[in-house]
Amino acid sequence: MALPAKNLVQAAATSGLRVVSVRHSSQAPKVALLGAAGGIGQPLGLLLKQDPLVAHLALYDVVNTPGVAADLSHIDSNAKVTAHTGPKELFAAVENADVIVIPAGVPRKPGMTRDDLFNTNAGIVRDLAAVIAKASPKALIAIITNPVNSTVPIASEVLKKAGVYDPKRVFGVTTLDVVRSQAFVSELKGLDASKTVVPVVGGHAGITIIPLLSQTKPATKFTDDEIAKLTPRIQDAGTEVVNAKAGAGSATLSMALAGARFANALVRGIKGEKNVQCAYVASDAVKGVEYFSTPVELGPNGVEKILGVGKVSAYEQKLIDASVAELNKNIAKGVAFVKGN
Ligand SMILES: NC(=O)c1ccc[n+]([C@@H]2O[C@H](COP(=O)([O-])OP(=O)(O)OC[C@H]3O[C@@H](n4cnc5c(N)ncnc54)[C@H](O)[C@@H]3O)[C@@H](O)[C@H]2O)c1
Ligand SMILES: O=C(O)C[C@H](O)C(=O)O
Repeated sequence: MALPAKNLVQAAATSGLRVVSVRHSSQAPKVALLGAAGGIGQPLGLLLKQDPLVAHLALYDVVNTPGVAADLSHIDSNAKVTAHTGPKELFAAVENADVIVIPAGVPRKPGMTRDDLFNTNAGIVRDLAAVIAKASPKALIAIITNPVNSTVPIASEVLKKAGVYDPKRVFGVTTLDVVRSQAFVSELKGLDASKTVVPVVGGHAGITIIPLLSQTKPATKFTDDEIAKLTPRIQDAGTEVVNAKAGAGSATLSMALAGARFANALVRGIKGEKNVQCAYVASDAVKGVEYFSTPVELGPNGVEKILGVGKVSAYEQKLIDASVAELNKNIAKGVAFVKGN
C-alpha cells in the first residue's frame, strides 16, 4: 500500500534516507521560507514550525541557514525542517512547495522610505521568482519583501515571462497593517483584541495603507478626531518601529506573527477551509489600478474571490482615490524593472 507523502517524509527523516522527490499535496503541506535566517525569517520559522498544518518547513537563505534549521529542528512539533543555503540549493528548497513565504531582502533604516529599498530588493525578488517559476510554478507565493507595492508586480512579471503566471497565486503580505489596526483600535476602544476585525485596503506604504475603520467589527463608532489620528498612526506604524529600532532594522516580531497568520490562512485554504484575509493581489476591485489589497477569499487555488472594498465612508473613499496614482507609480516601476532587464 502506498504511504501518504507525510509518512514518507517522516519515515525518511527518522531512517536517515534522503527524500529525492516527494510530491507534496494538500495532505502534507510544504512551506518554503526564503530569507529564513533574517530578522523576520527566524521568528517566522519558529511560528511555522509550530503550525500543526505544516508538514515540511524548508528554510532557505544565502547565509546561516544550517544553524537556524538545527535549532528549529529540536522543537518537538511534527513539521520536518530542511536547510538550504545559497543559490544552488534554492531549487530544492522551493521544489514541490505548496506555499512560499519571502522575507528575503534588506530592511529600512531611519529616514528611508520603503521605495528606497527598491534598488536592492527588486533584484532579490526577481531572481527568487525566476527559480520558483521553474521549480514550483503552482505554489502560492506570499511576498513580504519591501517595497511590496512593487515587488508583487516584479514577481508577477517574472512568472508571466516564464509562462506560468496565475494571478490567484501571488500575494503581497499586508497582514501586519491589519494586525496593527486591530491592536490600536482594541486598545483605544477597550475591545477584546482577539475578536476585533479591521480590514485594511490599498497597498503597503504610506498613503496607500488605508484602514477601513468604518467596517470595524464589532461595530464601533469613531469620532472624526479619532479617525484623523488613528489613520496616519496606522499608515506610519512601520516608520514608528524603524525609528524606535534606531538603525537596527524594521518590524520583525509583529511581522513574523503576521506572516505566520497569513501563511496559515493560505495552507487552510489549500486544505479546503475557505477563509478571508486582506492581501495585495492582482485585482479589479478599484478602477484604474492593477494591484490592490482588499479582503479576498482564500481556497485551494489561492484567491477564490476578490471581495472588494465594500461599503466605505466618504473619508475612506477619498483615501482610496488618492492611493491610485501612488500605487500606479510603484507598480509601473516594478513592471519596468523586469521588462527592461
Ligand atoms: N510586508 C511587510 O509588512 C513587512 C514588514 C516588515 C518588514 N518587511 C520587509 O521584509 C524584508 C526583510 O526584513 P528583515 O527585517 O527580515 O531583514 P533582515 O536583513 O534581518 O533579513 C533579511 C534576510 O534575507 C536574506 N537574504 C538576502 N538576500 C537573499 C537572497 N537573495 N535569497 C535569500 N535570502 C536573502 C539575508 O541573508 C537575511 O537573512 C525587508 O525588505 C523589510 O522591509 C516587510
Ligand atoms: O516599515 C517598514 O519598513 C517595514 C514594514 O513594511 C512595516 O510596515 O513595518
